[in-house]
Amino acid sequence: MSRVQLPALPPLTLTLILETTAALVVCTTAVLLLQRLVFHPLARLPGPKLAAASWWYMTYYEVFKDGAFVEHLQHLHARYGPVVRVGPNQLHFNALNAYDDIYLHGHRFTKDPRMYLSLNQSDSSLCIVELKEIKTRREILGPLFSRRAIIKLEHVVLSKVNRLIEQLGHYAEAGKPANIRRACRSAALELIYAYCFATHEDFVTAPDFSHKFVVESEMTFPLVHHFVHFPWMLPLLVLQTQIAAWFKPGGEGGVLYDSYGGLKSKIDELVAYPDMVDRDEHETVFNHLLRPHPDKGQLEVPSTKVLWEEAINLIAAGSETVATIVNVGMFYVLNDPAVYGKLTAELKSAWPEVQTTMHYETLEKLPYLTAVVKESLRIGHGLVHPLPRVVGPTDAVIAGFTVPAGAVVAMGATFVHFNPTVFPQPHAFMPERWLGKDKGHLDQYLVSFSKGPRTCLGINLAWCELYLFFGYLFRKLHMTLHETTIDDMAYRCHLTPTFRGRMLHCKVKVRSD
Ligand code: HEM
Repeated sequence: MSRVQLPALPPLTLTLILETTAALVVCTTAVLLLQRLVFHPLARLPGPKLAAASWWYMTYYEVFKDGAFVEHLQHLHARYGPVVRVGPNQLHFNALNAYDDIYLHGHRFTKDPRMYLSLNQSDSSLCIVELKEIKTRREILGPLFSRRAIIKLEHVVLSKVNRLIEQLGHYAEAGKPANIRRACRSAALELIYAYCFATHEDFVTAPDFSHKFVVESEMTFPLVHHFVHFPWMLPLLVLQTQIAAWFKPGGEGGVLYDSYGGLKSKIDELVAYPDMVDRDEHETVFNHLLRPHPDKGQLEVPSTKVLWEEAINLIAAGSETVATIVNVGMFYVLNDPAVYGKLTAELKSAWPEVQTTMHYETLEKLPYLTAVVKESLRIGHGLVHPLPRVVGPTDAVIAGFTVPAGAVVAMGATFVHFNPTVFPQPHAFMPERWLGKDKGHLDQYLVSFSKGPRTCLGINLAWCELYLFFGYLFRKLHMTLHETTIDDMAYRCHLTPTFRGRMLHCKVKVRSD
């Protein structure tokens, strides 16, 4: 039998390796492009071909154009209509009924792992993707954030608001303008720490309300897009801060680790001595979490990792959002003498003796204050980035379009809040739009807390904080804007709005009557 002579293989040279690699890359890219542009279930939906072809389209606007994607979405909707394919597997909607279809009726949709798992907190209630897991967590934490529980713990909120007012009183005495944004964020942080651990943190007494933790943690919010598009970045940053803190505890760049590291020690201590929680001054998040809840599906005490991630999440979610809404609302009220006059007149008439204690349940019945809080939530949004959900387990109809299971869908709150049909002159701060018996239907379009099964867990606490912040600050203090203008209210759309201008500063006087 004659042997078949195989042709000799060419020698393995660098040129050959490069050529083969290039050919493989070109072929794979061609197949991928063909799949995304022609055979993908979203291929028939409108949108720029570049966005359909590659995630880099979104990365360009979100990372390299400093959060310009939300702005760009407006142009895309103007050109392509109510639904736009904004990524290889992602759609964005701009239709009022789409919001409810995604967040309210799509109660079996999950959060998009591409975004939420990149935040390095996969075990926190914000980032849990699995429906069963989040149901358990929300059933355990829910009772602590119920309206009843918040009213029972109103004194904790009040004590933090009063501490803030006392501090602002020192600025009044010194005739020095106060950084109101940082002041409110410091107070909101103290409050959420108290809620989680019953601890007394001291942020509001820092000079210029600029405690290192407040300043440094502010810097992480604008980085969210970087973390989503480059998932290796956050673990690297954590490592860097750990190393910085290791070499120089409390030094530059080490503070996040120091503060969050302090939280970790607190959690380690609670896990080691669970009876400690019974000695807390009031019920806390960790009273609830640190016990097994077999009836709710939590058979054991959660791991330290779960507890730590939940604590970091609650502290971040519960401070930045509240501070943003108070900051935006206070600016617009102070910038409009008519609004300021109506609000302070209503507060004075309902609360004639300024030294007495005013309760949340009374404040929330005041119509003009309520209109100011709602308008602040509308114009400040809270979270400005569209919150992505994965359609499933079956195909769904969103705003009349059939969307296949597995596709990622979203609609940003800005597209509801700035809809001119629902809110005429959407960019103007007009509390009056919420007043009147026929305005109740507008509440369904206030989506700052999102809707449905993943609506904000802290919504009742947030409402209570907002009423007490606005009510107490405007009743107890006379404030005027200091070198802050409407231009300073411009923001970039990261997950939360990032204000690049000067922070809200006010001159303050204490009211005696
Ligand atoms: C004005 C203040 C607030 C606004 C505008 C706000 C807004 C939101 C929004 C839009 C979401 C949905 C996020 C998503 O779908 O990914 C959310 C979730 C969440 N919020 Fe808030 N929030 C506020 C205050 C608070 C407070 C005070 C807390 C208390 C700790 C809190 C805790 C949470 C948690 C734990 C989640 C995750 C819930 C889940 O995914 O199931 N928030 N918030």
